[in-house]
Amino acid sequence: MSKLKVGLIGGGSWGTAVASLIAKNTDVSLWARSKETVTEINKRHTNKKYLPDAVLPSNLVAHTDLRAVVSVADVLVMGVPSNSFRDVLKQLRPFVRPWIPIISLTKGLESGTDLRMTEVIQGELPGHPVGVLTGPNLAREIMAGQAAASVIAMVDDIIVQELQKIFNSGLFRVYTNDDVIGCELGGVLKNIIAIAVGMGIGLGAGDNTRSALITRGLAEITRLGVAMGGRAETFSGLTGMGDMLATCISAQSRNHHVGVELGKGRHIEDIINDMVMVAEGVKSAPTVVKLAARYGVEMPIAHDVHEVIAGRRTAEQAFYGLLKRKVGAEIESD
Ligand SMILES: NC(=O)C1=CN([C@@H]2O[C@H](COP(=O)(O)OP(=O)(O)OC[C@H]3O[C@@H](n4cnc5c(N)ncnc54)[C@H](O)[C@@H]3O)[C@@H](O)[C@H]2O)C=CC1
Ligand SMILES: O=C(CO)COP(=O)(O)O
Repeated sequence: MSKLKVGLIGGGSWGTAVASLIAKNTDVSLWARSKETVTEINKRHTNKKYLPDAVLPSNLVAHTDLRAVVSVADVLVMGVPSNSFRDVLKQLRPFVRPWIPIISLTKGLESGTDLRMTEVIQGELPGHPVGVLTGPNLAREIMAGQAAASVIAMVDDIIVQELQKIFNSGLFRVYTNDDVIGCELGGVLKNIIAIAVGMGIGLGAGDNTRSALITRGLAEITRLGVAMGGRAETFSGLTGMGDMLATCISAQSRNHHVGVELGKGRHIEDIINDMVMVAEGVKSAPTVVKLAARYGVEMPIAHDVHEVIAGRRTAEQAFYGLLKRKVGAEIESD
């Protein structure tokens, strides 16, 4: 059987890292809008802006021509941030072959519609099988050759097993899961908790505080995730607790970094202006707070992160406000 051809859309840190993983197993072409990035990947096998220390596989080929990548792809993998996701889908739609699976790497929600990225794909390209690759996967560590685990989530159990083979390799263990909603929301919602934990670090909080925030954070993202149709047990797995831990404890996490800087008293615009890469939690915080209200779910940590990002409270006020909240039972009964 001939090898599957994968088209990877997005030449940032995670798109490039995932393309490099796929290149171990099958043919992959990466589309990036920047000519400089494409030339650098093809000529020097690096992408220094996003992965400064990494050497990319020599069989990873990049293009600026979207049609060249999409029109031959048996599988499409979307690695652009949520705020350009639909726009890029619209651009590539005319070239997509019928019924090919489309996998999202993106950990954000669409502002305005509040949709998950797999829902955006289903809207723009109805009929294609959709899924997500998500888990505790900091791009730089994976490119440094560190072991990691991830999850490919799709409803169709035959397609998911075929796709598992294109992502899985020695040090990158890829499990399957059929809870697309739970897995996808875990990746989105943990970003906001990572901002909260970072805020605590920036304010000088200790490890007990960090642990409390992570654990209570998990409780609140699970509440929303279950209300939106995910399974509770998904949130204690790699795509929930696993990704929360990686993102909340790592200085490599961009969301954690935003939180630390907010905790030091800096303004959100200044922090974002100094960053080359995306921190999805900043954009999804208002959407998550809106969803929590719609589903009648209490999310005090997300609420306070949103207040700080919106400039209505300082990180210090929010942090100590959280501690002043009424304490209830740890585990709520229905
Ligand atoms: N970096 C990481 O460790 C991980 C990132 N993710 C998720 O992957 C998604 C992408 O993140 P990163 O690659 O890290 O972001 P990044 O900030 O490193 O790169 C984003 C890339 O998207 C491109 N882009 C932005 N708007 C575009 C547009 N309109 N058209 C074409 N290209 C566009 C940028 O040029 C850049 O190449 C995010 O949702 C993130 O949460 C998920 C797991 C790990
Ligand atoms: O999702 C990630 C790790 O799993 C990356 O997190 P950041 O976007 O915060 O860097």
